Amino acid sequence: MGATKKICTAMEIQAKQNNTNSTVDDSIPHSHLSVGTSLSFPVMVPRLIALCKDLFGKWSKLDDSCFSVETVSGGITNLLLKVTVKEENGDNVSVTVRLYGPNTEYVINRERELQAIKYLSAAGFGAKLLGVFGNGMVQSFIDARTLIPSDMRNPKLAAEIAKQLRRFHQVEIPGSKEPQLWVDILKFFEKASTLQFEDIDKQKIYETISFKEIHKEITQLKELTGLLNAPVVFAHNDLLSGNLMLNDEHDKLYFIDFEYGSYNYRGFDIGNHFNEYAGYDCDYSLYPSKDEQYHFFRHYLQPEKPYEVSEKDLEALYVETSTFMLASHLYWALWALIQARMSPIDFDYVSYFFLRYNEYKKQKEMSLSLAQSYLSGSKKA
Ligand SMILES: Nc1ncnc2c1ncn2[C@@H]1O[C@H](COP(=O)(O)OP(=O)(O)OP(=O)(O)O)[C@@H](O)[C@H]1O
Repeated sequence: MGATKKICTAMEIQAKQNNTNSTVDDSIPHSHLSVGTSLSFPVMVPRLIALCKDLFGKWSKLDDSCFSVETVSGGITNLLLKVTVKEENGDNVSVTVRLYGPNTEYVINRERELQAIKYLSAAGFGAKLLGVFGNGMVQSFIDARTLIPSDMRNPKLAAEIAKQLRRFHQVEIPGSKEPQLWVDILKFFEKASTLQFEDIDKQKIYETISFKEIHKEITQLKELTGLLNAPVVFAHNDLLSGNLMLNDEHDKLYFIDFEYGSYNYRGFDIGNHFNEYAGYDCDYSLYPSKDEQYHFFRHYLQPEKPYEVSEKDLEALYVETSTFMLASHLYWALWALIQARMSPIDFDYVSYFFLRYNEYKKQKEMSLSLAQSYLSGSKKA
């Protein structure tokens, strides 16, 4: 990339990965400035430049012409921009500026996210946190391609994702270690079950949803997963292809976007990741086969000796993942209803609710009977 230099280079990241005692950097610059997501791009650009100058003293005296801004992604949650700065010595430095989407606080705990980013980035995960401001954050720009759904089932990549996920799950984040799954699902349920839509057609469709039935499903699944004794880890909770980046040249895989990260059941993180094999068209027939899952589990459980993992451990993780995969459908179904009411983004979230909830109902019998027969078998053993 010519003279372009990333603020946090791959070498720095590698050094951090190798240094298990790496410390958390608490000296992140803060700015009270905010940049509205609804501003037009030409109006937004000078504000982004002013923000970067406010956050980073070394850029404060540069002329505005040294900054160039482009949109990276208008994701379904945030707006992500790339700012490239020509520094005094002629080097180009790129950073990303993430502007939080309006109303995302209903589904995302920003304090929890910032706390996690500090520790995850110290452990070598994701982009480095460089600055925090009124409605977003600045991070290092990752020079890599974003995966597409079909990449995730490539055996070599699946093994690498599994191996990295194990490492991710080992990061320790200070604070409560209580799994958040049911806390979050119940919080989403409270909000999702009391919505009012201005759009009459949306309201009519919304009224066909039985929240009594959904509540019963939550209670039943919560009870069953409680019997599985599933390990609790710091989970990513949203490991879809768009949150995985790969630098092919250096063979380096990045996990990004820790907005939904929390202490949670490891089976949820894995089951949720498998649900994402369905891709943009939500084709759940693409859910990984048992063989593909076992391949993933081997590299997750014992990355150094994947073929020495016992059949018993594989089966246990298979049952755990299949059960929590159901919870992932409930979680994102309820999330979608909240988004349908709160998000300004033009996306058919109500249909997404039905997609996820119907898939939950379709998979329920098989996954629950698998868990029940496993539990009765392990009681006898
Ligand atoms: N630090 C980064 N460097 C380079 N590209 C990035 C970086 N962070 C994110 N991206 C790119 O932007 C895309 C969207 O990022 P991200 O998932 O963080 O946004 P989001 O608004 O949370 O999206 P969604 O809600 O759809 O998950 C990613 O898929 C990736 O292609």
